[in-house]
Amino acid sequence: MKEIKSAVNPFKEALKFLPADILCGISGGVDSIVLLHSLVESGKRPVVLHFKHGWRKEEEYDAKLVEETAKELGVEFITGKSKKSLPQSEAIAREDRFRFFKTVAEQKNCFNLVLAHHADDQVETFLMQLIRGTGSRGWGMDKQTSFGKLIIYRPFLEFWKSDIISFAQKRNYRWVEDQTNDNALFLRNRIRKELIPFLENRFSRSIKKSLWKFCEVLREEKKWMTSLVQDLSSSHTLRLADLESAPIGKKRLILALWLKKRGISDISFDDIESIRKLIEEQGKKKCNLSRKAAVILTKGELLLTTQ
Ligand SMILES: Nc1ncnc2c1ncn2[C@@H]1O[C@H](COP(=O)(O)OP(=O)(O)OP(=O)(O)O)[C@@H](O)[C@H]1O
Repeated sequence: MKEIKSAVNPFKEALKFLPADILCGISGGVDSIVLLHSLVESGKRPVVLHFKHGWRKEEEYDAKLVEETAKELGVEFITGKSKKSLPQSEAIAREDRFRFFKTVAEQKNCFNLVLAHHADDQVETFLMQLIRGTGSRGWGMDKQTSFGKLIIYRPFLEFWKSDIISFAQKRNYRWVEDQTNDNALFLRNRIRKELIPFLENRFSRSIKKSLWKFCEVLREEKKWMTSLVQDLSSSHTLRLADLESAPIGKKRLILALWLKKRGISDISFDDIESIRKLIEEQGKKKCNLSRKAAVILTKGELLLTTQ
């Protein structure tokens, strides 16, 4: 975790490792505005991508501010717009945005994208995953991930939002406040505005730091464990011999990874447990999954069928 003490740009160091050719997603919010200034300050020439979701009346203003900032900094600006006009869920909005990012990446033949997710986003994502029961799928976000051909960088994950804001204030940067950040319909906003303050007031002032560290440890351990079972889960069918003597945690991980490689991601805990039962009891030959798919037990192997 980076502690920020001086007015010297503290973010430059974290941006050193980014490739020279890079796209950056800039909403106009304080985080991505600081990211944009810092990228340019560290000698990069990012292409600025801004997406209008079409559900807030202030969007034209946001787009104008991002465009003006890009112009002041002498970098290219590209904007896209959603075809939907009704308020969407956060997930649908993100899908639209990423479609736009991917289209521009293809056009520019540049597949590096940097986003301004920070430590508070990380803690909120972690709590969202806990609340939704997505289990160990991610334990927060990675500093670098692949999304198809796109490589996504998140160099701000080690910085707190409060530090980003105070830096932006010292530098007199212009940014926009997203009013939807207050909308209690979104789970993330309720976590930020209600759950985290409650935990801080009732339990520990440093709860965010503890959660950040906890999810950092879990995520890296999960990556390491996953690398250990990569080979076992790669083939079309899964050999029972590789599963039967394995501890429960390893079985679950192999099954989840195997299904993910066969196109079934975000498999539920209950589905994994049904497959485990199928293997252990070996009375039944088939178990239906909740995703229009089934796992069949056949001649010492598991086979996935989709309907
Ligand atoms: N409309 C958008 N256009 C381009 N990039 C975006 C847009 N919205 C978000 N991003 C990128 O995705 C990251 C995460 O999105 P999120 O919704 O958490 O950000 P935000 O709070 O709206 O904006 P900011 O992080 O700039 O304050 C942002 O930091 C930014 O890099």
